[in-house]
Amino acid sequence: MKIQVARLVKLFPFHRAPRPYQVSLETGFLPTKTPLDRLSSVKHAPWENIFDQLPSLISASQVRASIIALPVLNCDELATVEEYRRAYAILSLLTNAYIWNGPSPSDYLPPCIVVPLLEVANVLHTKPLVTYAAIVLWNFRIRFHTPSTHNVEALGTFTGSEDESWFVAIMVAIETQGGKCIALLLKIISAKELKDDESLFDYLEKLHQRLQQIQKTLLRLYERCSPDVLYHRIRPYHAGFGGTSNKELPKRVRYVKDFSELGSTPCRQFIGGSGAQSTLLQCFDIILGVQHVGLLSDTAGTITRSLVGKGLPSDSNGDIGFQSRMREYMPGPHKQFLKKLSEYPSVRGYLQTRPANPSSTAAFSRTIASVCASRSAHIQIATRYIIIPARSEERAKVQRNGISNAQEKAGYGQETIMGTGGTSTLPLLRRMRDETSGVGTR
Ligand code: HEM
Ligand SMILES: N[C@@H](CC(=O)c1ccccc1NC=O)C(=O)O
Repeated sequence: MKIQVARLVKLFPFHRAPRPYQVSLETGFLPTKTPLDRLSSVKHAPWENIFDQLPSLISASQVRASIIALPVLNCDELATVEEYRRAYAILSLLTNAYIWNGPSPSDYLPPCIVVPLLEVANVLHTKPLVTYAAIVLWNFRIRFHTPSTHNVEALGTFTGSEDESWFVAIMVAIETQGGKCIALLLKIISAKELKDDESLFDYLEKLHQRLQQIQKTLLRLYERCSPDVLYHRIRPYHAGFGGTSNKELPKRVRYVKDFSELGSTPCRQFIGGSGAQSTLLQCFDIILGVQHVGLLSDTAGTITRSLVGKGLPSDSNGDIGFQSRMREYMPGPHKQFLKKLSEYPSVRGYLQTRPANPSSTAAFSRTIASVCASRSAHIQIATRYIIIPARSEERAKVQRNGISNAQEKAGYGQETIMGTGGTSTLPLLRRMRDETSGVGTR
């Protein structure tokens, strides 16, 4: 028996985006219409103009001087969710550019950014700086009609490089392929509810094939995105602020709404943009029943652990886990979608209630193996794009400056290389991979 779409829609009434989860059975977490490439109101033209010039302003170290000259504009003329998303993509990239473009990072943001940014982030229920949604979900265009990887390009970038556009195109391609899995995930839920094991195995097999495709797409990043460009020119602008992602960060940033209140403006801390903020990839863990022990590191590289329960935002100690923390940076409706998904028993949980059966074990194990293989591919990527360039940067510094006794004593070269999401990178990624490989049905 095949599950009908009408039944899925009853379970999750979201086939017509945007209500209520802004998830589509065709495009997944990507919007159903390609993102707006311009705000139509004349009033917001100054934002668009600066955004157009962002790469050249960055190269000339002119970002702050140009932004500070902007008028303080509100969002009154933004009428649709698409316009809010466009405004968010612009203002969040300008935010990270303002903070990081200069001889030293800025510890405040001016009112012309803060006033509208807080408003759009609030409407979209996300954070007021660069997130995965700003860089990927709401920041691409399709050049020609056929939506293949080579046809997708970024709308806004920090560098204007083909490497950065390709970085975005690869993630859009993954979201597109993954988007086609959403119906499959819902069919899996439905098959479990109907105790229709035959269909369940069939859907698991299809999911396995799609995950293999996603893994291949991930590795295509190498084709047009150079590790040097990503590490040295793009990545610094993905960083957050607040002490977890990089030692050179300002510890906090003041979001100044009015310069006359500068002294009393509270300081804010956020992690940077990360693929870990993709809703899609958390869906697979939830549906299958893969659980992670979150690992977050502080600047000193100390690893703190926190348990992430079955989609719960925090463990019994109120300690927030890695995936829960990343959810805070997703668009509000997508967060709600994950919450809803985790209300259903996972495939693993379901199979545990069924009589042991070699075909169910095989179907489940194959799917788990493909999630695990994607995580291994991602570890290769993180090694090539972060770990190797970071180590050669360290070596070059030592060659230039020598190494002092104090540095040697402090274990120079042994530091944890931090991810923009504030993690210890390789330990976290390996652990999440190993936690996946260990999942069985019994
Ligand atoms: C050059 C490309 C990439 C690099 C250097 C990279 C690096 C990282 C790092 C360092 C983390 C740890 C969390 C953090 O501190 O941010 C992470 C996590 C993660 N990244 Fe990436 N990433 C890249 C591309 C991607 C892509 C294309 C995707 C898929 C859309 C992705 C999905 C994830 C996910 C889901 C996590 C959470 C860990 C997990 O579920 O296993 N990343 N990434
Ligand atoms: N965590 C990565 C950055 C990263 O993965 C990322 C940053 C912004 C937008 C998307 C990202 N990742 C891939 O999906 C890093 O530490 O460089």
